[in-house]
Amino acid sequence: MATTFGSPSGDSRRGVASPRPKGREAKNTFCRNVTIYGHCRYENSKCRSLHLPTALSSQSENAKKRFNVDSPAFTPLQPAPNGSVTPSARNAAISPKAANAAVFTPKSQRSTVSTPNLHNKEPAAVDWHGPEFQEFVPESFGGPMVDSSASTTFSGYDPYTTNSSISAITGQHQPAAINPYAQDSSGLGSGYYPNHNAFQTSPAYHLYWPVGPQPTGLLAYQRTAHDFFIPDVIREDLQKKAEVARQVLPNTTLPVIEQYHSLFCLDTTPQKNNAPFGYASWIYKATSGKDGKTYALRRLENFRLTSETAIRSAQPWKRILNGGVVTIHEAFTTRAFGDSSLILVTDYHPNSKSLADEHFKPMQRFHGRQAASSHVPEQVLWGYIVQIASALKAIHGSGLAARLISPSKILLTAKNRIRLNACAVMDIVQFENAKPVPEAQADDFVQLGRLILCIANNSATAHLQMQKSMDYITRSYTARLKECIQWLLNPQPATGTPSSPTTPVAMQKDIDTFLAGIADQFASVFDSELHAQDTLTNTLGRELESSRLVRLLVKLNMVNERPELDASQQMPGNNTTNPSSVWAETGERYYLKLFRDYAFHQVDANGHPVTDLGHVLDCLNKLDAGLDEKVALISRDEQNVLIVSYREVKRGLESAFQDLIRAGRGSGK
Ligand SMILES: Nc1ncnc2c1ncn2[C@@H]1O[C@H](COP(=O)(O)OP(=O)(O)OP(=O)(O)O)[C@@H](O)[C@H]1O
Repeated sequence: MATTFGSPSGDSRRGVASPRPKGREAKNTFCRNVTIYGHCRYENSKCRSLHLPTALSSQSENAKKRFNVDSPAFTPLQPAPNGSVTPSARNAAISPKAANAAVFTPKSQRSTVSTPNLHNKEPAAVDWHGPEFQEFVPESFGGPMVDSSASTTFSGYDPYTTNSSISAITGQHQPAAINPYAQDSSGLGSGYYPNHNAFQTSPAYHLYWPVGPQPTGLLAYQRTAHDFFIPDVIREDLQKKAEVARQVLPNTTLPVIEQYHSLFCLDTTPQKNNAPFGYASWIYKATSGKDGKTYALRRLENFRLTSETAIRSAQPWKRILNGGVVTIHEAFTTRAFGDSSLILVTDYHPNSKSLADEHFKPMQRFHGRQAASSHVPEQVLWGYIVQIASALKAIHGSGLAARLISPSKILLTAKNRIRLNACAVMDIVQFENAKPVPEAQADDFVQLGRLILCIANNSATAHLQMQKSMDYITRSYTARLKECIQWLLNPQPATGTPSSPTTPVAMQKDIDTFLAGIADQFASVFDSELHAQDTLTNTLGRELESSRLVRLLVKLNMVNERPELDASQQMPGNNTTNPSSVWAETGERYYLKLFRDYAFHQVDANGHPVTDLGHVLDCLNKLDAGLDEKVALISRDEQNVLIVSYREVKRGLESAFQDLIRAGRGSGK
């Protein structure tokens, strides 16, 4: 019986883990040299599952034996002429099932392959990987030593479909399915990656898109792969925003303006249009050299500043910090474009579009979205009214007026989330002949009424046919909405009492009266916002789990395979007399490497990579929790099995990481 780590010292072979389902290590153990690693080293108890006495009584003895260069060399079994192998006495001592080992037939035509890639084959308790037999293909997986359920679980995986993820996590058998992530262009997966060899310039938004219906009737502890990630819609939206925000134009001729560089034009059409400011206007995304943030720069071409005080009228707008207003940062003039331009710097909201684009250009939908039906739900309209009312409260409350509430100057920055986008511009360009503030504020209500009327009618010119448009409102929406629109469109302050208790008609036509009139709508919009916030908080919680696993991954990858820390380097603060034994291939941290293989580098019975997300998450979560559950780690040459608990791996990982930090400090980094 061999209890030592049988691999010769200095062996540079890569470790490979056998991805056997838990609980079946003992039954399927096929390697001669077994170290009951966790038990021997830390608990000094016996491994019940293998029925092997743990011969190593002390830690030092254990270490000595495991790394003993004099460990007995392997003697490959000699196949009988009929292809069967006769287990040696030593093998028999390890497992009585060895004699019944499944028969393996060498693939003679591939005998030049040096390392067989058969980690995931259901192992037989025979030593079948001697030098004479470079690679074997089992004739059958249904032999006496093979757990047939295991072979079905690990072959033909579709690791990213929900079913297989569940099977990996729960250990339940699931039928084989298509693996859309397989890199094999000849397989069915090629349909998902038609150009998988080509360089991919944009993220694959569909990476975790659910395939098929979601399974029902899951038990409380069962999870699908999608339970571990943020919803696809949010992920796709955020990825698009990040992608758009990073966009730059190579060889751009656009100038650098003050601290703003990397200008990128956001206008959807190159046509010059003097409406609504009286100047052709352009909008650019730009990066500030001062704070590295991205801003939107609105430029009014050929603007001539007649008075210094005109541009100062943008100052009070900087203090309007409202969720319904695109925040203004600064205003200045520049000649960088070759003319005299007015520049207004505002917040940049990536991947947003105007309400005009959303409601009046139905063919220009964002990629992947269904064409919206022409009828705009009343709840959406109330959402717009409430958000703009809230913005007007902040604006009017500061003694200002929005002055421009039009579909092309309202940004849709998320689903049903809008912001007034051209504030302060009119204050500057109409400085000399601007309407008095009260009049401009009253006009804000009229513009809001017109906006809602046009959107409800799905027409940018609906206000030009008032009667027809109001008739449509009467037919398609509630009387409440109609009354609200009428109140807004009425230019004169109404007199008398409200026509109904809910009608926002009052003596004075100001923002407070309006807010009071639509208070119930505020309550319902506020409630749906709270629900949305709760959902986002839950999503954030899920991402928290992801970041936990990322940190674990970072540690694992930092300590694994550090040849520069091998042999020669004595790490500061490390008492180890022989540092090479710690970091070397056969060192104490060898099992960390094998664990990495076990978690990430699984292969199936045919040596094909198994990309089972459920298994990876399972391993990482158990490692993070430091479970006592045992895992059989098998070297890539399949000559060594280490049975360790997740707790041992976690402890080893932590201590290796601390050593690494000490080594880093020692080198003055
Ligand atoms: N602050 C901003 N952040 C991000 N994108 C913006 C911002 N402002 C505008 N955009 C984008 O630029 C586009 C053009 O905006 P702009 O205000 O010039 O409207 P427009 O549709 O071109 O109207 P007009 O016909 O008046 O020129 C918007 O549709 C939007 O996609």
